[in-house]
Amino acid sequence: MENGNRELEINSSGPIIRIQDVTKTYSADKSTLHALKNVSLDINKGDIYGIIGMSGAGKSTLVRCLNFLETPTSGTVTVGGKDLSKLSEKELRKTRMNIAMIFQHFNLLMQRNVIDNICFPLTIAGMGKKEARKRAEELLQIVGLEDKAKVYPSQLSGGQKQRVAIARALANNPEILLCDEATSALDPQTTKSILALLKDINAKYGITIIIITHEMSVVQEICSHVAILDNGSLAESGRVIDIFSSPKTKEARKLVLDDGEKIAIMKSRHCIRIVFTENSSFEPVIGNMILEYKSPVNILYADTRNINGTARGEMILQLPEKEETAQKMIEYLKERKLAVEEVEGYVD
Ligand SMILES: Nc1ncnc2c1ncn2[C@@H]1O[C@H](COP(=O)(O)OP(=O)(O)OP(=O)(O)O)[C@@H](O)[C@H]1O
Repeated sequence: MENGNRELEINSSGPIIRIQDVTKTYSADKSTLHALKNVSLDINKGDIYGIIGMSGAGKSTLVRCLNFLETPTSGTVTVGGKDLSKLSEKELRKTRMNIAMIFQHFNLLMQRNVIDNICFPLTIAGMGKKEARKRAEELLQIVGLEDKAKVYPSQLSGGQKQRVAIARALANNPEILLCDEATSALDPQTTKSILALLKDINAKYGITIIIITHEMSVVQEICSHVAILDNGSLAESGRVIDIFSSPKTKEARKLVLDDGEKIAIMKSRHCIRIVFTENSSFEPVIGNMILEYKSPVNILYADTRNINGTARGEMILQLPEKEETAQKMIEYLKERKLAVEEVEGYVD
């Protein structure tokens, strides 16, 4: 993909986005609502960064603060080394062109066909009609919709509409793509194909992608990093693999273990969750442990999850009632470099 947006290119050796101590409050009647409370986050170039949290956690507010559609009440947002609060309107517009967005409901122009939807941001940016059309055709190829140029959005499926929205978002060669619940209106199969397309775009063009979602499965499928927002505060952030293997906060545990069945069975005593971070199998370790301590364990849950393309095993065990044996077993598993986490506390 040719870079037609070179003068907007972000040059910085630090993180592409730095959010420092950002607070956003809204005043309504006599009360003040804290939508974001002292949130700090670094996003590096090329990351696929998930921002996850329950409804009302502050995800959309954070995203709007990222491109200054909302001005933070306090704190700073730096994009490519530039403090957004210090930019003139013109400079801010330029920076915003480098941060494209896609949405849950696609936001396509319904009276224009697919190719005209994609040409729209190009002609707005001053590109000639012929050149814009050529570029739009190139973008349609990238998203796999070469044959839909003349079709109107109403004739497309949800997944196809999101592909058009992605093509339009990429038109001016942004370095950052914000996806606000971009797969929330799609079925699981279509979600997978859109996430695969985003991953491909990230790998091929080095575009930094920020994904706002309430679904851990989306984060697991595609993100390299994740930030967990809870009630306006940052509960935890880091590599997806680390947070999945060893969630430290109650909010992270809730998202990682978010499964009614699992939560119900975890009400039993002496339950542990173990995660295999190597390409090995559970069975020999568990079998040998049972032989060593001559005491059976219950396997309450076992699964393999795909974390960002790598298979990770997860198992929930109920250990023997006898405290001493249970503790010895936990030590045994830890010595074998398994991530072990007691899950009893979580349901209390
Ligand atoms: N313009 C506004 N005026 C007043 N309150 C607002 C405004 N925008 C957001 N809020 C409040 O800020 C809090 C965070 O909202 P936000 O939309 O950022 O959450 P969210 O995590 O994106 O939720 P959802 O997943 O439901 O979209 C909510 O309590 C919301 O009601």
